[in-house]
Amino acid sequence: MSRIFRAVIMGPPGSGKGTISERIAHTFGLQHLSSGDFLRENIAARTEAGVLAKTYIEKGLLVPDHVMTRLLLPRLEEIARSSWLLDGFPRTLAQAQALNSACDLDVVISLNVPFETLKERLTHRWIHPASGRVYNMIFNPPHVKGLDDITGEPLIQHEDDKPEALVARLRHYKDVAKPVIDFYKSKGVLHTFSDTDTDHIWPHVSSLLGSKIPAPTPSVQPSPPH
Ligand SMILES: Nc1nc2c(ncn2[C@@H]2O[C@H](COP(=O)(O)OP(=O)(O)O)[C@@H](O)[C@H]2O)c(=O)[nH]1
Ligand SMILES: Nc1ncnc2c1ncn2[C@@H]1O[C@H](COP(=O)(O)OP(=O)(O)O)[C@@H](O)[C@H]1O
Repeated sequence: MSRIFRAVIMGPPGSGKGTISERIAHTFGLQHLSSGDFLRENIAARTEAGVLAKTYIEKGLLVPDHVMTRLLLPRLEEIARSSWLLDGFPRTLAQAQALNSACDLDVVISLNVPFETLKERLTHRWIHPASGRVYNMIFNPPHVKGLDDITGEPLIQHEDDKPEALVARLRHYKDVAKPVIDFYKSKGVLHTFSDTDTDHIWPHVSSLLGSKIPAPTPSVQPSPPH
């Protein structure tokens, strides 16, 4: 049996974590767990954690650490036998320390994208809530304006991508991310990628992971990114 591979992808809101994670999941067959998607599922299902999380997300604030770790760590236990990629967690030093007590990471990918680029991208981001598919009205628009390509259902904009919540979110991210980045740097697992374009970052991420991830078993055929 091949070795389990564990990776985290970090970066400010809009830095392309979701987009790159999807490519990684397709290319390398890792399970992709997005904290934002997981929170939205909990909000939709009106779980106790979901109801609580909603009040913070709407204000552009981070969900408290104890809520996040209590949600995410059991989920990681459930998928402990697969290789995975965590997207959006950990976001604070306390979360990174909690994760560190649960498992060792092979790679941490940090996306470094300029502030103006982030603002521009997020105000054009629309999603299909049922599947979590992400569109950008400029970078990757849907075939039909306002509708999901696969289901034809309407796309929506996240409350937290609207301008009021956005600036607070970006500012907050910077403050809390620095100690997390330093933590992973000191552990020797941090790889930082700086650019304004996901398509420029992706080949470097792909080649890094290609050099570290054991070849997939024949039953898991990688498909090309889209
Ligand atoms: N213009 C442009 N938009 C991008 C690029 N990469 C991703 N996006 C879009 O920017 C938005 C944020 O990307 P996403 O992957 O959701 O970022 P996350 O918040 O870090 O998970 C989405 O609408 C993406 O489709 C890029 O290189 N250029
Ligand atoms: N690890 C986390 N810790 C605290 N809050 C989180 C975490 N992950 C997600 N959130 C909350 O959920 C919101 C949406 O997360 P996400 O979909 O990852 O969007 P983005 O990357 O655009 O911020 C965040 O703005 C934050 O309020």
